[in-house]
Amino acid sequence: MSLENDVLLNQLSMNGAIINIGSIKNNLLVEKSIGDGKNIDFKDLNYSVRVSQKGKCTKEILRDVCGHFRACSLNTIIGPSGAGKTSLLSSLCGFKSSNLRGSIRVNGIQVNSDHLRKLTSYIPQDFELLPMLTTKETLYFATRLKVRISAGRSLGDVVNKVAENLGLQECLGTMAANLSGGEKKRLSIGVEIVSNSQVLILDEPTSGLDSASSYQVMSLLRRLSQEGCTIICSIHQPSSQIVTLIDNILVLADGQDLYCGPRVNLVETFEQAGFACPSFYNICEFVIEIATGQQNGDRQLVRKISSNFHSAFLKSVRVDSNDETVLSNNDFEDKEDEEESCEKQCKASWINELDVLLWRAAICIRRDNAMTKLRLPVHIGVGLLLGLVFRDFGKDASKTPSNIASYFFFILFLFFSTAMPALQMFPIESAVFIREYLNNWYGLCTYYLSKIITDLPLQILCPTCFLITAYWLTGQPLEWDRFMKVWIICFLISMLAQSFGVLAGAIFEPQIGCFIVPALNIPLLLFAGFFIKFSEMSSYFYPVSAISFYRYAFEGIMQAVYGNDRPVLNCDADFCILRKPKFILSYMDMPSTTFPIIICILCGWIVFLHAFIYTILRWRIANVLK
Ligand SMILES: Nc1ncnc2c1ncn2[C@@H]1O[C@H](COP(=O)(O)OP(=O)(O)OP(=O)(O)O)[C@@H](O)[C@H]1O
Repeated sequence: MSLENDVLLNQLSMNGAIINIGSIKNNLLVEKSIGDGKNIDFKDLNYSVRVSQKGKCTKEILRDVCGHFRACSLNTIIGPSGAGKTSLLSSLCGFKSSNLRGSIRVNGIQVNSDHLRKLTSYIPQDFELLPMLTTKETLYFATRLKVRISAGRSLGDVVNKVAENLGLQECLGTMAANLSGGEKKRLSIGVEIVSNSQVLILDEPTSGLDSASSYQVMSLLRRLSQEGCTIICSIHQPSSQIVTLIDNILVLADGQDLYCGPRVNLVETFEQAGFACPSFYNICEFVIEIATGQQNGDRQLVRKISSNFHSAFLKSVRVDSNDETVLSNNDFEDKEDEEESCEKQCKASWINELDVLLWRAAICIRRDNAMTKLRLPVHIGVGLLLGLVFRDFGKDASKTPSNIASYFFFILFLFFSTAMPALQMFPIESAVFIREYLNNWYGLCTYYLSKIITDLPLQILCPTCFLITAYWLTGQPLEWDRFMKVWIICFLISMLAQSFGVLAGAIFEPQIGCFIVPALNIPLLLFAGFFIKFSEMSSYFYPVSAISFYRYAFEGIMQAVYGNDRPVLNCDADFCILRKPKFILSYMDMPSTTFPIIICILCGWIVFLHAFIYTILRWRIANVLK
């Protein structure tokens, strides 16, 4: 275990941070889940998606699917690729709402997608973990975000106990990026079971794992189910050894349920319908052959026999099969209110969430090579390089044109050195955010606020280090107010670049973003007033120039350096045209606006980009929930 981990956990214990998670004896789950199982049944589930641009053509993915999953048992969905397993799992998590028809009930009470999202925890196939966090830190932050800290048990104990039960003690100090596939899967289960999830839904938890790791993961899920959690997972051709762990199986074929019932009755049911499973044959493989039409028999009869298991299930959990719920919806609301108030007590408060997110992001930023370890030295290095190339140009009127070019280089460097790392990093970060948000870890506002705050120190440090070096070496006027004005512009352009990169990362894949960011910036650069002056531009291009933040940043620096009645510059050559600062500004068609307006425009751009990012994140969440 790393020293850092120890410090992290000890610090919490010293602060008296104790977690109310019930006693984790030999069990993996929190106490609340035990004996509080959720029986789930669903009827006539239909889900379709639009496949043509105009939305006229739809594809039926789930067709009248009926089934049930027992509480405190390991339920699996099997079926050929494309049968609709992921779509069914997403529907049961409450992630599908707009194109989903049919009813889903929990303990006999009809629920909507919001209820389902609160009740379930979803572990997708491609579960993203923050690569810079160790196993211990990942579990620690999950516990702090998902469970209220109060009197009871030490947080370190809880994390250690969960890690022990998941068989992750050996890799507590290993970063998520370096974990094996099986360890990553177990960790992804761990972060969801630290709280009181009563229904755990997993999409192909064994995909990409060897048989030993697959068995380990499925055994873990079985233990979880025995301790009170309803486990539902999809699985591709499980081995015979894994099959013995499964309690109930739902077979999906071409978007329809073929069988839903106990695993032990599966062979017998199919046999009755004319599908005889050869001896020593893996029953799941056999069923998939039936689902893909490779075996002959009466599929309708299988469905009919299987419906008896459904009726037996409804009877056993006292649910009327005519859709009359034993409890009314009001009862559900009451129960939900009760659960919600408990949830409020158990879950971290808003301020605690922010605190945890800030702390977590700080660790990630500190360990990130591209964002931190490389970025700061690069800013200082480029500042030095600029200083060497444009040494004392600012003091010599004969070198004014080159000096002006160096300002433009300041802006260009600060923009691209900030925007590109943000573009690369944000897709991973946003995938983790969306998963955690959908599993009710924290809200979008809390996440967004933490992101702005954690990005700020580097936004201040990098341009400051760059500017101190470059400003001094290039011989700019050593006057406090001029330096501060240039610093403000550099800081704002750095903030703007960060937002621009994050926005591009939120919309595009990094590969496309790497092309889009420069492509969008070229016209803005071209009409910034450096390559072509405003008075020389055709009036068609005024609007592009008017929105170019480069133009305002460039003019801001020009005004800061040459404005405010600066005295005439020294001329080291025989004759210098650009000696008088006022003339230099008018030669560049400046001032076109005042310095405070420039600041307002740059701030306006930053606010606009943040609002845009926020909207995109909302839209991406809504898209998942469609
Ligand atoms: N948004 C979508 N637009 C178009 N088709 C879709 C969409 N989502 C799913 N499908 C289609 O629906 C079918 C079922 O998809 P789903 O991912 O649920 O299958 P699956 O059983 O989980 O497959 P696999 O085992 O290969 O992961 C597939 O044919 C898929 O192409």
